[in-house]
Amino acid sequence: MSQGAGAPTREDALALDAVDPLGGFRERFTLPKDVLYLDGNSLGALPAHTPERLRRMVEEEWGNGLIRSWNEAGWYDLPRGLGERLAPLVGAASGQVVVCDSTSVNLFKVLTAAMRLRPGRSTLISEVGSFPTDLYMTEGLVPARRRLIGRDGDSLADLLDDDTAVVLLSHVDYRTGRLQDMAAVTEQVHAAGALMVWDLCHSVGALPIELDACGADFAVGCGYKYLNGGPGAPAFLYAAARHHDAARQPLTGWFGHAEPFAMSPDYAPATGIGRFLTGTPPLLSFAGLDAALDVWADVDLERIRAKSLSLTSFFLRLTDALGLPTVTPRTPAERGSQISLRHEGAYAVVQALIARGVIGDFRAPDVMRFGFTPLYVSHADVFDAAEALREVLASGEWRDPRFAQRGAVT
Ligand SMILES: Cc1ncc(COP(=O)(O)O)c(C=O)c1O
Ligand SMILES: Nc1c(O)cccc1C(=O)C[C@H](N)C(=O)O
Repeated sequence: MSQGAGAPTREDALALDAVDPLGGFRERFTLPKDVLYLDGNSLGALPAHTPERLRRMVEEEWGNGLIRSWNEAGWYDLPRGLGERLAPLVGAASGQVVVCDSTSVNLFKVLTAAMRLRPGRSTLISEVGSFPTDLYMTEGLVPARRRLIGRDGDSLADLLDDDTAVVLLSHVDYRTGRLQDMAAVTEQVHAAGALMVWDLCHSVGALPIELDACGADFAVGCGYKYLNGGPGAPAFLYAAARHHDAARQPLTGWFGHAEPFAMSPDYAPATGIGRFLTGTPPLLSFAGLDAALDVWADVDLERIRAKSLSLTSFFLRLTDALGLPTVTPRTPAERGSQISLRHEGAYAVVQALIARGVIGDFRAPDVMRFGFTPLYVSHADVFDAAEALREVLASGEWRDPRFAQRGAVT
């Protein structure tokens, strides 16, 4: 034991892993032997059977099937079909989720649709600490009518009024890892007569989500983090069924048309969730998400949450001895599946860890972020990562000038 008196030992970690009901999922992923991967909240790991699914789409469906595969291999149905497979992960009944485009593009579609559903109101509320694309998209959409929690007021309650049309919040904050109470916030927003849009990028696949039960109006999320759909995997979009008939999204491409192959000069939206589609899906990346969802079909989300909290609590117990300020809420019910710690040399410390094969990430200005993906991270990994962090700090190796060099992607 090296983390300090009272801190858990590696034997404690192994004992927890020995009774981990999700332990068997690790072998369904291909991970490099010399890496401890704590960045699945930015890019998920490769499911072992994904290469074969990609090969099949490329060689058989595309190579042999050619244009016939739109029908014969089910390509045309993939946006709705993958939406149906993803729906249980976000607590959505059938017909309310589609897979398409990127999170940024889907945000634009659902935010515009939601604003149009509240014609007498003009304000959109979001949060100043949101992931930048959420800030940039809302700025682009309502430059003069946006209010930000943390800049224009201290809390949601301070900003909500009878001009609020829409509220956009992240379910789990990308930098701090704070988890919002989805049911309570959605109720608060509805009580003010506004609509609620959730960004689920950092919660989908990390914990159970109940969009229907919470009465959410719209949601978006990405496929490449905890879902493990692969780099640039398509995103998803949720629209509650009660809004489908009236919802008008702005990117009215032919894939959202009621009859795309009628080739009509006039746009008529498809019934149901299909009206949120825009153009031809990038099918090769759909194959990656399709394969990843095979794994999720076998997962109990309550177990994911229990293991996630066990991993993050274990990491906190180990890193408490380092005396670094913890950005992530210490109350388990208030955090997602990451722990963020603050350090003046956060960037260099993360680089020094990466040089040792412990991959976490840095978020400006001074946050080290460690993501714990219950499907393939063990308590022993957590122990080893915390030990590496302790050594990097104690030895001062992070001060080596080669760790100060910033890359384009951090
Ligand atoms: C909260 C949040 N929203 C959106 C995105 C990304 O959007 P896009 O996939 O369009 O780049 C991310 C991560 O990149 C994110 O963390
Ligand atoms: N989407 C990313 C990318 O294209 C390059 C590097 C990182 C990302 C990310 O997803 C960042 C991530 N959303 C975050 O929470 O920081």
